[in-house]
Amino acid sequence: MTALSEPLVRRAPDAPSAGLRVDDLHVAISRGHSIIDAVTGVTFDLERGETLGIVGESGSGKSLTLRAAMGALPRGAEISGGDILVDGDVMKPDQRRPHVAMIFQDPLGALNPTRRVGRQIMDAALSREGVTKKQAAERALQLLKDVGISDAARRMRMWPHELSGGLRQRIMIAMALATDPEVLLCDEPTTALDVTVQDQILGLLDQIRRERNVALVFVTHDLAVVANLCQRIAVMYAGEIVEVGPAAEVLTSPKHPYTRALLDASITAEVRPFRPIPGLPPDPTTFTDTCRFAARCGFATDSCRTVPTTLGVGAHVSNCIRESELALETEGVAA
Ligand SMILES: Nc1ncnc2c1ncn2[C@@H]1O[C@H](COP(=O)(O)OP(=O)(O)OP(=O)(O)O)[C@@H](O)[C@H]1O
Repeated sequence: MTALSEPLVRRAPDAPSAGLRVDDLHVAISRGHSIIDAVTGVTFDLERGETLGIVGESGSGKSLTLRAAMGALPRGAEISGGDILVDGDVMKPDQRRPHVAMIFQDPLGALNPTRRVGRQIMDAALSREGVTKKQAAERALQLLKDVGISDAARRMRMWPHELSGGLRQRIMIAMALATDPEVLLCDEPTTALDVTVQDQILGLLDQIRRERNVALVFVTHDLAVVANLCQRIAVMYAGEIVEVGPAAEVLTSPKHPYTRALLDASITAEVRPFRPIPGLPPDPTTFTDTCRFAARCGFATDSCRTVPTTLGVGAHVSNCIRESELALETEGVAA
């Protein structure tokens, strides 16, 4: 793997390090005539050089969280509470985030079909202040090489539909890099790709994190991906974070029954037998301030249906009110 080229615009050495903080985020969606909170009270922050994985079943609010952080919520969704802070500054909901870029699951939908891919990377480079057209063109060519695209000069002139899914995702990564981001938000960027290409893209993202000291947020429902890529994991269920902690700890000593269930339901689980999670996640219209997983949880007691939950503060925490009893049960099983 060759090293990435230098960024076009270097930040001043004394510039404050970019950081992203999502603070008590609520995202509301409109359904017919009603407005419902689909994301409730999500909080996390990120350090440079770190990868945070956000995992959870479909519909748990991962994409809305990430899009809210980017200022790119879809039509029908809006921030209804909480703050997004970049470099300590509170962002307006649709304000362009400095030093933050995002890549999506569907690069074809995210690319402009009427513009050659080289032009689109140039446009991204030109969005940086003080960059000339000539510099942007050279940068686009270099970035195509950086992201592992051979025959870069020819591919610069191609249209998005002429490229494979893997190449399109590399183009998206090149566009993100053209803005010299310090935080890169990745919304299931490899889900649509075959396994070999997926590994290559994950390797490239990890290289970007290491060599550029970029903070990565990686949204996925694939636990194998987070196990290999992330230092920290936040587990989302029904619009909220139910557990967050160092990846190795969350994966080996989960504190929330939902995380356990996700692990058991993972086809990559080596030790545990594969056990799909029974039932379905609740719809946002039925969200409560008590445990939202209780209806599907084998450990739930009456208290779980009456006592409100809160996510603790600390390196590895969950919002399960039976966390300590669960730990004792686990030790009992292990003994
Ligand atoms: N534009 C929208 N309009 C209305 N409802 C939406 C919109 N986007 C998402 N939702 C709803 O908000 C909830 C959270 O969706 P979100 O896409 O964030 O989940 P997710 O965890 O990213 O799921 P997936 O893994 O399938 O992408 C779901 O109930 C979904 O149906």
